[in-house]
Amino acid sequence: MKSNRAIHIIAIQENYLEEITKQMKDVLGHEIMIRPTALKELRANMVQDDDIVVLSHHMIKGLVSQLIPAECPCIIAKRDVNFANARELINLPPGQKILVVNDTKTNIEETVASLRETIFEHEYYPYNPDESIPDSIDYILTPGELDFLPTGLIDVINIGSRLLDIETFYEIAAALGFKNNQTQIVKRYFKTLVSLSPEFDEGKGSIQSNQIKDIRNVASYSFQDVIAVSESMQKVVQLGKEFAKTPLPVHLYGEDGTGKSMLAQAIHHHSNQSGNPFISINCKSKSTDMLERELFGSEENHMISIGAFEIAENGTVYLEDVDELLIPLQNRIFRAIKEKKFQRVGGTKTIPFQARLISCSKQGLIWQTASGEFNCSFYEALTSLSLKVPSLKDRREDFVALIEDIKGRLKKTDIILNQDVMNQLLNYEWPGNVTELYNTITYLSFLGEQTIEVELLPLRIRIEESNFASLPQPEINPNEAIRKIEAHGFLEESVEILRIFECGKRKRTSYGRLTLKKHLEENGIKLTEQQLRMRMEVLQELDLLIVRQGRAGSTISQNGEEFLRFISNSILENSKR
Ligand SMILES: Nc1ncnc2c1ncn2[C@@H]1O[C@H](COP(=O)(O)OP(=O)(O)OP(=O)(O)O)[C@@H](O)[C@H]1O
Repeated sequence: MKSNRAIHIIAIQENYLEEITKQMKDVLGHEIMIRPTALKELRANMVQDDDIVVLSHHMIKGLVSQLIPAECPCIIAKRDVNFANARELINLPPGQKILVVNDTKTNIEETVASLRETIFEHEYYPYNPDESIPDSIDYILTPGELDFLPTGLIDVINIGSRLLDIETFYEIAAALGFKNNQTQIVKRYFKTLVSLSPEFDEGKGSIQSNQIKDIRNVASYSFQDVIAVSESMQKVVQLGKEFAKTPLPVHLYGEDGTGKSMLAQAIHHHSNQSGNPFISINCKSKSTDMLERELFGSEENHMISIGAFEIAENGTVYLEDVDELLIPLQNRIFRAIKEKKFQRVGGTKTIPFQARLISCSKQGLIWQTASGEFNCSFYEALTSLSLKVPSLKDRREDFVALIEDIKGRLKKTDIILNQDVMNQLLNYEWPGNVTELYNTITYLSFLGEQTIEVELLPLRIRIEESNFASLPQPEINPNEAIRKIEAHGFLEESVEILRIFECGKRKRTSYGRLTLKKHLEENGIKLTEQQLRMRMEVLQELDLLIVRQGRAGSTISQNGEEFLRFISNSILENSKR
């Protein structure tokens, strides 16, 4: 018999709410009332003390905590691939190279991790719309996110939306005190996997043919895509168009995320060779041997591998972070440019060098040339046409148009950033330039709120450097610490870790990793052992945490306490303005 208790499912996106409610009703609906509520509809007193709350994402825990009784068990829903849909994938011969496409970076990573764990016979590659697609991909796979697919010749396997995973149901069963009917829950769970599988055409399975052109080796951006409201960016676009008309090498330099790769593609697109391939090769963190093979190809043990210069033919080879190339490879590329020919590694056949080179670096190459790290003649050859791409903080006129462009790309044009938010964004320094802006808008759109208020902005943006001078300064430079933690992408989690340790210190307790993990999970932050260790190592390096092995447990340092105080004060200051 049903009791009056209820499971409240709270989610931001209504279509997701609908999907998980259906699954929850199929598994538990005859045991207990299931009440779906969109976050924006949630009011105080809707949830009773002995109800259970299931949240679609840990990020909304802070937003709902005022509206639900503190005693209520709060479970964070986790999603997994619906393996009942994966027949086509399982039936493929082992060793297929599969590009995984989903709506957000985190969802792509989660999907890849789950596939690698379960259907381990294939190789999976996470899709990044800003990077060229690895060679020899056999299929593209997506869990129902067809809007995000790149176009290409490759077949698409659609395995339908991801559903709640079995662990979420175990957690709910435990919270409800169901001890004896777990097998029944498992059986019903598997039934839902099948009943919630989309129907595909008979015989055709879930593999669908993708559209027209080969996505590998194609420049995706043209000058039309480049936002340039500021005078400095307009100049860059104007020069870029001029350069595109010549066959000469172009060197682009500017900070990370300023749009160098986008401009390289636009130049190729605008050139007479736009019908030929555009191939991007990153020169960073690769051995000379490996890069040489990537660029020139190889002929070894009767195996021929074609390199970028050969595949590009009359097209463009874009050398990213060219300043990382060591002298022997610089010399070899320079010789190929000069002689207009080269040979594959281990090969004897002479191959014509026809490709146009576009290269990029962060600071231009003149310093490396002066210090002897860069071959002067190669430098001259690469930089005959050279273009500085300005940092975002130096062209704030582009801001509004860039934000609109990003919202459009994310299909989130209805999100409103209020004036205070815009002011905060405009005042921020943007060390990661447009990439950082892109990531920030993606994060904000993911919150599911239509109007973004200042409190929702990531901490690093809310804490303004101009406030720093007026606040008591901790021994460590907080700005520096924030940047360093943020560079790893886990500032909010680190602050939460420090807060837990600070709480522990007040109770004169130190915590080991397991207890910390438990407390974090209670706050909706689920981390693997490895992730937790990494965050603690970074906090230790910055002297914010004293990490001890074994039973002694770890504690927050005095610097850590000051750092937390500083963050709270900064947020307070900002909220007063
Ligand atoms: N002017 C612009 N208009 C529209 N989008 C832009 C512009 N500049 C950069 N972007 C977008 O910002 C992101 C980063 O750009 P891109 O990868 O070209 O930068 P980058 O300088 O090559 O970065 P990195 O050196 O880190 O590889 C991309 O998503 C790109 O589309």
